[in-house]
Amino acid sequence: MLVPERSQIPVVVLAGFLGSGKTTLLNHLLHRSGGSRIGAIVNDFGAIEIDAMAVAGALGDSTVSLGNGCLCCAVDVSELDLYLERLSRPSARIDVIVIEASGLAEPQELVRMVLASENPRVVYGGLVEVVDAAEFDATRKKHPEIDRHLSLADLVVVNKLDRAADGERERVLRLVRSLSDRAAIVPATYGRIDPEFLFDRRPSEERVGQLSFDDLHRQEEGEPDGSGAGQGDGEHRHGEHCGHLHTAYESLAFASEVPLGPRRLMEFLDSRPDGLYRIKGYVDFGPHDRDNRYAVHAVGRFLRFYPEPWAPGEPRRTQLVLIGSGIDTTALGKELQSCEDGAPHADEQSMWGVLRYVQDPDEVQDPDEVQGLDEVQDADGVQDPDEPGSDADA
Ligand SMILES: Nc1nc2c(ncn2[C@@H]2O[C@H](COP(=O)(O)OP(=O)(O)OP(=O)(O)O)[C@@H](O)[C@H]2O)c(=O)[nH]1
Repeated sequence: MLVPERSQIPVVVLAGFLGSGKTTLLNHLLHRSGGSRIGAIVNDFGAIEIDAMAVAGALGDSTVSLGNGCLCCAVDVSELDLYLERLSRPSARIDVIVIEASGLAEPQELVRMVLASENPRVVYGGLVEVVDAAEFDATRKKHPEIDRHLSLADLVVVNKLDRAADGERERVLRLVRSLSDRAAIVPATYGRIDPEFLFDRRPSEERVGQLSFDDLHRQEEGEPDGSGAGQGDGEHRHGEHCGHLHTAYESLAFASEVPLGPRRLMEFLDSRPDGLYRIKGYVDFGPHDRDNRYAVHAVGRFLRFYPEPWAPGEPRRTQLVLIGSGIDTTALGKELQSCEDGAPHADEQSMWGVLRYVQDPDEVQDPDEVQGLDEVQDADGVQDPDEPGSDADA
């Protein structure tokens, strides 16, 4: 039933909680895709399309952005169809389409949307769920529905293993395995998985069957399905967002043509409220560094800056998206505005606070140390017979 025809393009849904590493993984795939051409549909939760900007450079015309709101509810389905249509045209020569969901999207809704597509050139290619190993316990505590997302996945990438202590890694991997039904579990850092997981080796028919057409229709009609989907946190009724992660979150978009003062921004970041879980975007520090914009990422208490040269002719400006729960977005907006600093000169020490959070090159492993297929076990611990033996926890 869901076996793709030769000519059909698989559409893979890439989901995972805020900041787990979806964009990082997508960028990795784009750089390691070999001859395959990937089309990407990026869904940002915030009003500024930060994720789309983060992948656009690599993709050119084969990336499209579904902005402002969770794809699972807020975006018009016909818009998704339009993009699928565009990317699946033979002239685009796309081999696989990846939909990067917002970090607050409901995976089952996205899968439902792809399955509902009447475009004969595309076929649902599986659900990849990215997990932040370092934040896994805290995220589950806040959002028990994460367990349900894992149970729907075909492939779970347990990412950020570099941030988890040795014993912790194994514990988290075991826990994810126990929650993931029959999905393959891939340990990873910086999303470096073997692209073959998504391209040639599409999830098997049985795995897709975990969330079959029938299951999805039953859920839509509100019938109990026994799969756990749509249960536990209150049943989802179409048109309402009961139990959806994004109902508990608010976002704020901040843009400014005036550079931000590094000291003031650091004060803002150091005193950010716990509810402000995610910050992402680009900062212009004006005279403090005229050559680079600073990509910024906060995930929980984790904070990193990544200086990257301004593109020629690129307008100098700051664009940030803040996402959190129980946050006062108006007050945060004002605080950010008070970080603006139009002074023409910089003093030497002002960037020190920021530079403490610039990624240490040693932190990033050798890109060739990609998690390979031979290092993967299925959730039941049984290795694929045609894969050489290797410990998944390694
Ligand atoms: N230490 C470490 N950091 C990582 C790893 N993977 C991603 N990151 C960092 O985590 C931050 C968030 O990564 P993204 O790829 O933007 O996460 P995302 O899931 O796309 O975020 P949202 O779209 O907001 O949900 C960035 O600073 C990444 O560089 C990893 O394996 N280890």
